[in-house]
Amino acid sequence: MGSTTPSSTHYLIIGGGTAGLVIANRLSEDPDVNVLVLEAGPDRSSDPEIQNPDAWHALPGSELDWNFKFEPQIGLNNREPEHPAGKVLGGSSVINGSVYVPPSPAGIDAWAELGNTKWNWETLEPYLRKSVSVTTPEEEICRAAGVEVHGFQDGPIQVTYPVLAEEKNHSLLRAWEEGFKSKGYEFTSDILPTRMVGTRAYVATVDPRSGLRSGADGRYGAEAAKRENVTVVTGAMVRRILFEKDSESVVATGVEVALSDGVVMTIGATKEVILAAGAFHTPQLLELSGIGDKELLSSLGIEVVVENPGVGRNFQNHLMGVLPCPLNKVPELEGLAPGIKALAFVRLDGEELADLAARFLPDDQVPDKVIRGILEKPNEASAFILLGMMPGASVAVLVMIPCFPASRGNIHVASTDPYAQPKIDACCFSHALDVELMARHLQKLHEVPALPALQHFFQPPAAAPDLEAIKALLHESAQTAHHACGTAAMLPRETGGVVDQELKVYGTENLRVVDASVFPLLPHGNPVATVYAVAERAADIIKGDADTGNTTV
Ligand SMILES: Cc1cc2nc3c(=O)[nH]c(=O)nc-3n(C[C@H](O)[C@H](O)[C@H](O)COP(=O)(O)OP(=O)(O)OC[C@H]3O[C@@H](n4cnc5c(N)ncnc54)[C@H](O)[C@@H]3O)c2cc1C
Repeated sequence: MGSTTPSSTHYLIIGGGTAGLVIANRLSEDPDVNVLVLEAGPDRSSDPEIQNPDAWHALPGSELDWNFKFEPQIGLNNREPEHPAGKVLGGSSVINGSVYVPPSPAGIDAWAELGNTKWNWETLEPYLRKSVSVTTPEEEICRAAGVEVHGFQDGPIQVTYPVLAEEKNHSLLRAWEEGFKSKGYEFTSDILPTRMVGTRAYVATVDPRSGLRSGADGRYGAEAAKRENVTVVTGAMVRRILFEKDSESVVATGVEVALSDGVVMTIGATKEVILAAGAFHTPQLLELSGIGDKELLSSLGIEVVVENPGVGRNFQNHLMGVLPCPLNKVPELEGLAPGIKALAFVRLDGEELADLAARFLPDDQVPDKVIRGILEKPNEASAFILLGMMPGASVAVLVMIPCFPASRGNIHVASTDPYAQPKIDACCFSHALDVELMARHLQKLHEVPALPALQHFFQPPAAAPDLEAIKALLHESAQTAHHACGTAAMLPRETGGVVDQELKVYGTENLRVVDASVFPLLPHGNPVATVYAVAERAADIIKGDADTGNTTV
C-alpha cells in the first residue's frame, strides 16, 4: 500500500465504507490501475473491542458515528430520531448489528420495474454469492435444523449461524418454528430463499474462526491495502468534488480534501471519481459540489454544475414497532446469551392486503404501483419479525418491521459548510399506507407469545389494543431502523433519478455513486447484503467500461 497521499490517481474513491472498500478491492485487482481511498474516519480494523460483534450497541453515539439527527418528524409526534452512520474505515459495516438478510427477488425485480431494466434478481444474485462465504454449523445440527447452503464459498464477507451453532438455543428455536408453522409459516431452509414468507435461521456477518465481526474493513479492505497500487488515507474529509465543465461535458477532475494534519489539498483523478460516502453524505457532497436542485444551490451561492432536483430525494428507511414480552422462568432459557435469536417473515391476510393496496396504493402512481405489485404476490412478506433476548433473559422483545415502506423523505444541505449536518427529513408515516399496515402487523404481533408452542417460554400477553389505539401508539413510539438509502437513486432522470444504470451521475462523464444511496427501493430486510452485492456488480461495470474504453477521460 502506498504510504503518502498522492496528488493524482486513476480511481479516486470518496468514503472507505461498506461499498467503497468493495470497489477499492475489485478495481485494484488490475495491477495497472491506481486506486486511492479517502476515508474521513480512523482505521479500527485490528481493534478487538470494536470488532467484537456483541459490542455494537456501544458504537452508535461513539466517536465512530457521524451521529445524524432527523428534523422533527410530524408522523412521529415531532420526535427527532437519531440515525447512526459509521465514521470509520469500513463505514457502517463496522458499527452495524451484523444481521445478514439477502434481499427478496421481487424487491430487486422492482428495481427493473422502476425503469432500471438491467438490474433485476437475475443480474444481482451472482454478486450476492460473490460477496460472502457462508460457514454452517456441524452437519448434524444443519440436518436437524433443515438448513441448506449451496455455493457461497469464496466471498470476502464471512457469514455464520451463531444462534444455531449453540445447542442451548435449540429448544426456543424449535418452539419458534413450530409456533409459526401452526399459523401456516413454514421454515425456509436455504440462505437464498425462493419462498419469502416463513421462519428462517438467523445469520450474521461474523467470522467463524475468530468470532469477530466480518465487515468491509476485513478481507475486502485488508487485501486491497496490501496491494502496491492502493492507497488508503484515513482521517481524510472530502469537502467537494471538482469538475471541468464546457458546453459538451462535465468531467470530474478530482476532489478537495482536508487531511488529518489540517492540510487541505486537491487530488486529481484521471479515470473516475467514485462517490461512496453513504446515504447521508453522498447527496450532501453532490449538492456542495454543484449537482442538485438549481434553486436550492443558488440560494446558498453554490455554482450549479448539473441541475438535478432528484438529488437528496427518495430517502427511504424502515420503521420498527417493538413489543416487550416477559419470559417464564424455565430451564431452557437459562444461560441464553442476549441478542437476536430468530426471524420470521410474515404477511397480512391476502384480502386485507388487497384492500389496503386498493385504498392507499393508486395504480397510476410510482412507486406506489410497484410496491402494490410486490404486496400482491402471495410469496412476498409484508413485514418481518425479529426475536431478541435481553440481558438476563427475563424479558424478550419482538421487533416488527414492515418490509416496503411507501413514505419518502429527503436530505439537503442547509449551508455550504461540509462539516455541517445536512437537513434530514425522513417524512416518517407521511404515506398513509405505512401506519395502516404497521398497525395491523403490530396488532397481530400480540398473538405470537400466545401461540401454543411458545406459551412455555412467554408469559401470557396483554390483549392487543384496537387499531386506532395502536396507530396512536406508533406515532408516539415507532423507532427508526438504521437502513437509510435511496438519496441518489438509480432511476430514469425524468422520474427523479440521480444515476443511470451504470451508476454514473446524470450529466457527468466520469462520476459514479456506489453505496446505499443508489437503491431505487429499499430491500425487504436489513440492507447490508444488498450494499455488498451492488458494489460487487458496480466494480464489474466500471472494469467493463475501462476495458471497452467507455471511461471518457
Ligand atoms: C447502527 C447501525 C446498525 C445497522 N445494522 C444493520 C444490520 O444488522 N444488518 C444490515 O444489513 N444492515 C445494517 N445497517 C445498515 C448497513 O450497515 C448500511 O446500509 C451499509 O453499511 C451502508 O453502506 P454504504 O457503503 O452505503 O455506507 P457506509 O458504510 O456508511 O460508508 C460511507 C463511508 O463514507 C465515509 N465518508 C462520508 N463522508 C465522507 C467524506 N466527506 N469524506 C471522506 N469519507 C466520507 C464514512 O465515514 C463511511 O466510512 C446498520 C446501520 C447502522 C448505522
